[in-house]
Amino acid sequence: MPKVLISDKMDPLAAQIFRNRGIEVDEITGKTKDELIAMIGKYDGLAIRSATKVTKDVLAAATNLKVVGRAGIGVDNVDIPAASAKGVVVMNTPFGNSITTAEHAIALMFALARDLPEADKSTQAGKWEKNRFMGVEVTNKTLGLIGAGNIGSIVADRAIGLKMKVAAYDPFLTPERAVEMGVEKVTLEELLARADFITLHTPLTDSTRNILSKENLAKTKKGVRIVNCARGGLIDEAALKEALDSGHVAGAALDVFVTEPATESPLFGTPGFISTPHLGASTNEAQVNVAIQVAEQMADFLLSGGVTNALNMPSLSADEAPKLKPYMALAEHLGGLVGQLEGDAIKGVAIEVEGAAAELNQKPITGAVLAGLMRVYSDTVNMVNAPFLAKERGLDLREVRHDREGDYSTLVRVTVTTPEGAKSVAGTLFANAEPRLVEIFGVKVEADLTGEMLYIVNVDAPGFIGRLGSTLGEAGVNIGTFHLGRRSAGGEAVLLLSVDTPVDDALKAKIAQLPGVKSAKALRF
Ligand SMILES: NC(=O)c1ccc[n+]([C@@H]2O[C@H](COP(=O)([O-])OP(=O)(O)OC[C@H]3O[C@@H](n4cnc5c(N)ncnc54)[C@H](O)[C@@H]3O)[C@@H](O)[C@H]2O)c1
Ligand SMILES: O=C(O)CC[C@@H](O)C(=O)O
Repeated sequence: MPKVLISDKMDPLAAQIFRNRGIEVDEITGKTKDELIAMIGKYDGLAIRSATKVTKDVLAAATNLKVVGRAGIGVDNVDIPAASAKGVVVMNTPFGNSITTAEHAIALMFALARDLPEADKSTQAGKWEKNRFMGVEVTNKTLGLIGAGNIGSIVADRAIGLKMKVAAYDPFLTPERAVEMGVEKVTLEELLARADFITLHTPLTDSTRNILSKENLAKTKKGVRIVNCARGGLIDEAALKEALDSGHVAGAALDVFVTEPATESPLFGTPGFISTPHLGASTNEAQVNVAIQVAEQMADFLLSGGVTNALNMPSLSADEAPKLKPYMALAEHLGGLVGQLEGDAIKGVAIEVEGAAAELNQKPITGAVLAGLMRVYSDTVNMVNAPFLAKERGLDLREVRHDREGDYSTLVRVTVTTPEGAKSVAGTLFANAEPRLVEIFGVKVEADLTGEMLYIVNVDAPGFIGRLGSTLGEAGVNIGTFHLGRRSAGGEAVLLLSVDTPVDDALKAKIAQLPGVKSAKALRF
């Protein structure tokens, strides 16, 4: 039974879903890094929010970990390259808290427009300072939206409902989508110059870090009000403090900070400054959504291999997973076969699907071929880390889908490029379920790739099979299955044998010396 650790505070529905689906679950929150390292080894899944930091060290200790599920959007607390290298899938729940966070941005915008926190404080202090607080309307004002993805587009929709004009800066926003959203697509310079309010909705990346830098803050309209409910680090906090002090920026509301928890900041106490402790996603509705989504996604993956919202591998729905499972086994075998036969000589891989295979999601098939191929180099390779390892080795990758049906109703072909030219192996499924090799380097052969095997290329001649059988028999190696193919009578033949015990180097050398043998190789599947 898989075991999951929930290491951050999460709606109880998450634990309930894991249990209902037959997954053992521990809810242990507030642990230090060392405590997490000490306990993580026994878990197959780790469900987190933003407090748990899934670092390289934590991953190194996570010997059984298969999936990290983030109940939320941002995954900057997860070392994704390290997780990928280790073959751990990282998933998030990209839509569960979007409305809630967009609403928080709008709430902060209104709070800034009418100075609500200060007005509240003053009123509750018995001051009744009616003349001190003079706000601004948002109607007809321009909202500059930096980042027009899930949350940005909801903020735009709400702002349009408030009769605001929305100007959006997002290099990935298409003109068509901008029209659909009812926003004006602008450059960052235009946005800075025109916006009365600016809200930020991008992830923190090299291109967005300090997007509101000192220089860019200086380009904003005097009296601008700024809201950041996305990530700390998008705004230069020191520069923002100066701009608030000088009055150039009339107000700023931060839900997120460069350092969190933000228990101290030069911004605290600055007139016009409002803050919340990373509350963007904190509503009952959002927390129920993300808890349900993360638990269902992780359970699907641990129980059936379904992959949803993974950041480091292609999606595979729980419906698709059973259909693709035998193909992935076939693909992994074909990858393993070429990997073991050609190894370092492989410079590129082409993966072709035809017939019924061409109607399926090809990405998992490709991932499985690469996993089989790269396993030659490491036992810990799986579909998550294989594409990264293949890229690291500089392998060229090509995926081809043929609509035609050939000799087989379904076929997967793997062709590797080597200094000796292109070499290809192909396989099909019998009864839609059983993987079979049907071609190896141009020779038709029908074989089940399983367990310990021996691959021999020899000159087709009478008496060879008897001699080979005796050699194996004398060494105490029992033959399980025997598959034969040849280019032509008397020409080159290939033999694929499954054997009950591994063939050691000495025996392999003996076989290689049998008359007519061109090469002999031990394989393992
Ligand atoms: N405060 C919170 O509690 C809270 C809650 C949820 C999400 N978030 C954060 O909000 C942010 C947005 O989330 P989302 O779901 O809308 O993400 P998203 O991926 O749907 O949208 C991000 C948008 O940013 C755009 N973008 C990327 N680089 C850009 C650049 N250099 N300049 C301008 N735009 C750029 C992308 O094209 C994309 O449209 C994320 O950082 C997320 O972690 C915070
Ligand atoms: O879990 C939270 O409270 C914050 C989530 C938010 O930052 C996110 O990126 O989804």
